Amino acid sequence: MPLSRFVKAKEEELTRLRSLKQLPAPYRGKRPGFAEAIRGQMPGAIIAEYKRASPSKGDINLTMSPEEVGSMYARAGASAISVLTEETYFKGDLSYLHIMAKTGLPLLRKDFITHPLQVAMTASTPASAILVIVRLFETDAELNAVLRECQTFGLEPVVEAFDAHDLQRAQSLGARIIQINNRDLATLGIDLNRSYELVTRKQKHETWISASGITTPQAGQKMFEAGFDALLMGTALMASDHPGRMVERFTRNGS
Ligand SMILES: O=C(O)c1ccccc1NCC(=O)[C@H](O)[C@H](O)COP(=O)(O)O
Repeated sequence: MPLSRFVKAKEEELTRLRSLKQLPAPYRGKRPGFAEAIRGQMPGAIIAEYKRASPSKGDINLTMSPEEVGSMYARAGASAISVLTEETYFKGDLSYLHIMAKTGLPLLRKDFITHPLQVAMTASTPASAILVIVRLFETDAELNAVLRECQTFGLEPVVEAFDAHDLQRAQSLGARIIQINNRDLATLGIDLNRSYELVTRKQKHETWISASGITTPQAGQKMFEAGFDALLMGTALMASDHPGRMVERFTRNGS
């Protein structure tokens, strides 16, 4: 499944955003600090994801509402919530950000962002952070335009890398929150070694997240020992009988 398929799925949304005379006004409420929340529980922070479906697993959990899962994650001690808003492949929705803001936890908007207009649209929601996948940008100028727009709106970019080249691009543009994705977005295969290999390049001032394919507290512990500050998990939580109890297995609430 080539990465371009995800970008194509966003074309309609971008066309709609381009046609708007005016974008919705920026959200006026407080955006809790995303990196700050991770630092408060570092190392050992858990970013719990609201993930209803995915290209690799199909439907994961369509029955539990964002309200229900959000309050479970908050009670279980998650540092932040990742919210998939992509509609075609993940059955997500932008409105979930508004619903999950009631938890008081910082929210990460997870989608395929390639244009500053999508950042401006995200700013109309209570999201604190936004996923920026380096590989979706052909040039550093385009990537930088999106990062600058994040700064304009006070959104924290979580810059995602898959290899040393992505990472070098992210670091040279001053990314402070770096996410290593263990899932190959083309083959959908998982390789946790990618995180272990790349974390050796972590700089002191950076906050690092290992995302995807983490299913056991033992695997999570190994990531923290390797130098990661936070883990981002979705499927293992949402596919379990009780996503909150599953988070507790990874947080201090479970010990
Ligand atoms: O989850 C997928 O199948 C997927 C496929 C292609 C592009 C992105 C994908 N997932 C987005 C994510 O970032 C994950 O939901 C997140 O890292 C959590 O992963 P997991 O714990 O393995 O559900």
